[in-house]
Amino acid sequence: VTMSWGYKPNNGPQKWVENFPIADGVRQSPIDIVPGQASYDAGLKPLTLKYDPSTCLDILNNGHSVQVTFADDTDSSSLTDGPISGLYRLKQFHFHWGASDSKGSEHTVAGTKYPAELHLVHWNTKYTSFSEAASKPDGLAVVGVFLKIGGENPNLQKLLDAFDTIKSKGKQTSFENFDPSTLLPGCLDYWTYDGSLTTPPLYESVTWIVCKEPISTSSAQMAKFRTLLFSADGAAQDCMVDNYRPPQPLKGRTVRASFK
Ligand SMILES: NS(=O)(=O)c1c(F)c(F)c(S(=O)(=O)CCO)c(N[C@H](c2ccccc2)[C@@H](O)c2ccccc2)c1F
Ligand SMILES: [Zn+2]
Repeated sequence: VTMSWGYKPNNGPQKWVENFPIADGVRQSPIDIVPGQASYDAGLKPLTLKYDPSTCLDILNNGHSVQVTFADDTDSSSLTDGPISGLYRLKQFHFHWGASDSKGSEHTVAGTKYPAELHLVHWNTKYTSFSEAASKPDGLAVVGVFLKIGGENPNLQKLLDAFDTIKSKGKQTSFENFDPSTLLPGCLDYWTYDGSLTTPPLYESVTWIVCKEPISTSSAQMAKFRTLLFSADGAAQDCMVDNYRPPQPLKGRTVRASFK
């Protein structure tokens, strides 16, 4: 039986190239961001993120991460400005995290790993749909936010409270009126570079926008992420942890900073 991709030694990031050769491409993600090597670009605009909580639809354990999906049939939840031109619509957000607080983020900052990373996935409305945009070089824009261990995050807690009903792969439940801007840091300074999806199909279609400032989470809240399962109901319980791809070669790319 063919294994689908995952994060284990036999189907994880080191093996993805076998079915997805783009894994060795020229603009793969994530990367290690080295602040001292990023170039400040005064032409970069501040991010404009306008999210409408009424577009929030549901929360799903998709067997790789926990994702919250949004209605994207209008411009109600959008990303404009920043490094991009035009308007990108929010489609979903999800997380990556580790088996312990010492790892879990996909991007690293001068080698530092955070315990988790939030990704808000947006698609370019110059294309007719998410799936058309997903494989275009300017098709997607993902805003990344690091989570660091600090005080308990009450906004994150709203998500965690839904986890018991979506413990195993394929479980989904309605999740309404959640405002993703409550998960953004106060300061929206960012690094940006041209990259890819960090999971198969690994399309090189993402403008990455990684916030410099992390948001807080508590160790107890991180433990809640680790109660989710990669496995479906009835299968051997396989904890959903370490669902992150390690940093990939920069291959000559420039990382720009929106701040000095
Ligand atoms: N880090 S990342 O932002 O690159 C990333 C992930 F790391 C990631 F785990 C996911 S996922 O949906 O949770 C499982 C993989 O499909 C997606 N989900 C993608 C997606 C699906 C539906 C709507 C928006 C985003 C991904 O599944 C995808 C993208 C493009 C074409 C097919 C699938 C994703 F975009
Ligand atoms: Zn992601």
